[in-house]
Amino acid sequence: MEPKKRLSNPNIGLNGELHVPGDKSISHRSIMFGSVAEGKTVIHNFLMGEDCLSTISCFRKLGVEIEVSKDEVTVYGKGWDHLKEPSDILDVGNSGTTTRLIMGILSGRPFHSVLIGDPSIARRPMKRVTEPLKQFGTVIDGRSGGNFTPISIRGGNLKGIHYSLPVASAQVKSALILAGLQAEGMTEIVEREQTRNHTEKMIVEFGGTIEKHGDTIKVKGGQVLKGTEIYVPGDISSAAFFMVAAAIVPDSRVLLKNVGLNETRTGIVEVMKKMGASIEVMEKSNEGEPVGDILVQTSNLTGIEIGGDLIPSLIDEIPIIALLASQAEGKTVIKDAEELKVKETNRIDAVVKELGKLGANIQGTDDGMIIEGKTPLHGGEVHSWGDHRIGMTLAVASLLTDSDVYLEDAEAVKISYPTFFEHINQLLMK
Ligand SMILES: O=C(O)C1=C[C@@H](OP(=O)(O)O)[C@@H](O)[C@H](O)C1
Ligand SMILES: C=C(OP(=O)(O)O)C(=O)O
Repeated sequence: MEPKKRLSNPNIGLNGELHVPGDKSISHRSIMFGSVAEGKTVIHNFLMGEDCLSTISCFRKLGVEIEVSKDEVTVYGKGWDHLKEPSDILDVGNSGTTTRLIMGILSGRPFHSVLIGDPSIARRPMKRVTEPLKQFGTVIDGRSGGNFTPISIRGGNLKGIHYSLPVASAQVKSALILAGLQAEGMTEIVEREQTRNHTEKMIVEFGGTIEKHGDTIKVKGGQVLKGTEIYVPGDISSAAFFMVAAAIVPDSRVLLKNVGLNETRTGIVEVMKKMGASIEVMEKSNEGEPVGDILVQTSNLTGIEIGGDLIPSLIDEIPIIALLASQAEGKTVIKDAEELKVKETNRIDAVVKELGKLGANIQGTDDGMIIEGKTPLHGGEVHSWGDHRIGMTLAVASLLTDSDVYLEDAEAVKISYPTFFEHINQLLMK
């Protein structure tokens, strides 16, 4: 374990332009779809974070040739039937997306495979995927009746199902779509709350079809996908740390370039606007995944209420929104976000405890948190809990503290943003 990282407040604003790394959700999916498609897939701006590297490693073990170079990743897909039985366990590392989506793919493959991950993955609920996959006809099991890793799968002979999602989860939806693509007949998935739709968009990029009528998604089985070229937009979930930093650190003005603006992901923009932030979004292209630039400047903020169907569109941004709210006048209430308890850590507990150590006034609730602002922050010793988003939230908080912050397990940021600390320094030097 690295020593605690010392973060000193330089007492200057963040200024300049930044290209944040590629979108994590889209990077995972581009490897997965590239692996089951026929022909070559070239991926530009792929996120070289540890989670996406876990996805590459799993598909290599399934026999797929994947070349990684400085500028692009090339996947030599040969179709669903060319995935081969792995001779080793598949290690998903810290990645929930890898675990859940790969189960959808493996459920249709006529061989045996075993998934394991790190201690955080071992605590995350998997029954939400294994149960509906059993309904397709796959043989799948895991610890505690199929709820936790290690998970073993012997797939094949799927029949399409009709399934209503009990939780708003793009990972569950995507796993079922990936199974549905391999099943006999039609699969119908009802999603009452819209979640990120990158899987649906990517099927079309790979020459497949998928329909949505009202809240029902329909996928036809037996689809052959074709390799393609993918341009991964910047990750709005990574950009969020700099959007918030620019809004709360005095004398800041940051232009984030080529960020993904898929409307199922832009809840953070809506929240910042409602809080009164100086934020401008300039969309540049709207084909497939929309992309544009986001300009944020130091702002006077007011607390608001955040809940309902906005939550899935900003679920990963809640830790950094909590910090934002601590710098807003008045009360911010975050509700309907119980999913936070089953992310890499219990993110309600982690945010309340760690931001609390720096002086933020945050109280945990059953389904979110209540934050009272505006609070001056002070230095202290904090812990990322091994959770990348908690680590980055605490690092942004250190830009406002009156003395040094010592962050334990700062390395966790490499899961989704390996160049995070370099990027902070880059904006502080302008
Ligand atoms: O599908 C995806 O790529 C993701 C979906 C979300 O999880 P859930 O679907 O479990 O809410 C999100 O928290 C995660 O970071 C990535
Ligand atoms: C929850 C996250 O990722 P995953 O579920 O893929 O581990 C995240 O990136 O915040």
